[in-house]
Amino acid sequence: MAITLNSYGVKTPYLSFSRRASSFQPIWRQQRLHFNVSAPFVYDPSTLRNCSCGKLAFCLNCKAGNVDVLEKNDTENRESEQVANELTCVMKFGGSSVANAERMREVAELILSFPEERPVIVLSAMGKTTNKLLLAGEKAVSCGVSNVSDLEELSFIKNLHLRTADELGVERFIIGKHLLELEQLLNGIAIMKEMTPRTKDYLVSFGECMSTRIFAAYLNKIGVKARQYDAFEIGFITTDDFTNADILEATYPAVSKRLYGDWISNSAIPIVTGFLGKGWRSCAVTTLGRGGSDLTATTIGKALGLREIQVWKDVDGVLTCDPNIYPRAEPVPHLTFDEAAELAYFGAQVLHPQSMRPAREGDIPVRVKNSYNSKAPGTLITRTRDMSESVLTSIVLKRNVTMLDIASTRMLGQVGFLAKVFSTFEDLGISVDVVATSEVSISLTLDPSKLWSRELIQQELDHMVEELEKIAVVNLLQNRSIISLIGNVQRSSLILEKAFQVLWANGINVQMISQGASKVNISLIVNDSEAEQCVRALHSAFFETDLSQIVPGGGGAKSGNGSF
Ligand SMILES: Nc1ncnc2c1ncn2[C@@H]1O[C@H](COP(=O)(O)OP(=O)(O)O)[C@@H](O)[C@H]1O
Ligand SMILES: N[C@@H](CC(=O)OP(=O)(O)O)C(=O)O
Repeated sequence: MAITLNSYGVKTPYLSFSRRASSFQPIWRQQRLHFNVSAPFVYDPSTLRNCSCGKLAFCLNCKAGNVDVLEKNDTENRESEQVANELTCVMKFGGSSVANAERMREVAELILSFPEERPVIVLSAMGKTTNKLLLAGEKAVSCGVSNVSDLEELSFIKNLHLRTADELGVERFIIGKHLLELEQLLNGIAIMKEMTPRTKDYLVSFGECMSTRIFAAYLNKIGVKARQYDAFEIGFITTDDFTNADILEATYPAVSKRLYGDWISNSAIPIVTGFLGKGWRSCAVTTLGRGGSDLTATTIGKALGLREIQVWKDVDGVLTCDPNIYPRAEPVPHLTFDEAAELAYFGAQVLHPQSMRPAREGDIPVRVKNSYNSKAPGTLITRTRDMSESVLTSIVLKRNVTMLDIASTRMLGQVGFLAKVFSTFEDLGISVDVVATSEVSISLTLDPSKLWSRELIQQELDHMVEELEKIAVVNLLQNRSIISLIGNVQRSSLILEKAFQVLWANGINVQMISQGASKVNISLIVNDSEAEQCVRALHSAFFETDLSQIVPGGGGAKSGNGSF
């Protein structure tokens, strides 16, 4: 008996060939969108494995079910034909990659230099547009309506986008409506004399909406069929946490259905706005937190089950530390999702903190590349990697951290002390980064920006201390930094020994140390004022010294540049 997959109008998982897993994976969308070929697809059931939910070979409900085709029969040619036309990867270009007309041209060339790819493109706003929009909004709150049109930032944004359109030879009208609406919105802010988080998100959305329109128009002008999409119109459903919204599960099938549906009916490269979504209750435009286009890219990668997610930056990949702190930082060739997630969460600006989640869930490799130097191999991020040679991967610095020492007023054996402390943070909506604890005392650090965009204000800190003082003696320490050593858990003793030699030699006192459950990260807390010096010293010790020279338990390490 054979299973025929061309019963029109029935919702079934679409089978796409995944080179990565050598298997067919179901992607959810209407069958009629896909099976638009004259003859039916026929599979021999003996070659199919049931969905992991145990119900059907082609499970209509269980998104997790993979259907492995072990052997292909006479449908092979048709499958290959179908596969040959599939979207293959997502390519995300950040603000620095599309900062002006020249950069847009280069990005277009770069995309076309991969003729074997059929990519979905995700773009951020041009250059520093998001910062300028935010500044314009802040100024509009107090400048008065009559002065809005003279705002320096508004003129900058208008000039940049109109000039780019002109230089690329695309019609100005494609962004005309947006520029007009942007000025109206700033007038509205000036009238109201306030900018709510919801308004802020709407305001910054103009950046991505305009960059994608210009770029799509340019591709069409040079004969490459492209279609612009606003993420909030194609199924990016988020929480209503304006300025830092989370992607909701419903996004994946919705985005897949829309992008694949359009692609099948008329193949044009999708150009999607990064960073933006639509709040599920408010239906208003939301943003995914600064740098959120990385998350847009990985979400699309997972939604479409693509082979690879590429994020194109202005550096040669993820580096051994922030190049602004230490210019001799070097690219890290390979990272795991866990390492990359820790690195991003603990402050490496290069990746959005949440962006690894969809990639890990979909097991889709992420490649971080340099759009200014496309020949550089970049960083490949995958589920696992060979750790046999690896000691320290990267050093990350998170500044402006608040630290709390909390000691119970009772003595040993007090039940529920930790629970009470953490429920206080939950009640106050404050998130905690690094924790070290004994039975009667806790040291912890607070996320410097409670909602990524908003600093904890003194009033909130005072209130928090007041609450905690009901059960403990509290010492609040500000202006601290977290230095995160992302490395190989198997070598944690070596990493610690080496790190403490460096810190000791530099006269730096570590105020707290913690190794999280993931164990890829050892966090050290030091004073803000000493942090950069620490990172530089650690970098030269770990990355410019032959670590094999270290005698276990001894002090045999040599400094690479004699800086300590
Ligand atoms: N560990 C790191 N590796 C690479 N870049 C880093 C690191 N830490 C900080 N950065 C900074 O991150 C920048 C790239 O991130 P971002 O500006 O968000 O890129 P884009 O806007 O192109 O997406 C680099 O220019 C670099 O200054
Ligand atoms: N434009 C947004 C979103 C983004 O992801 O930008 P970039 O890719 O340039 O970091 C921001 O500046 O935050």
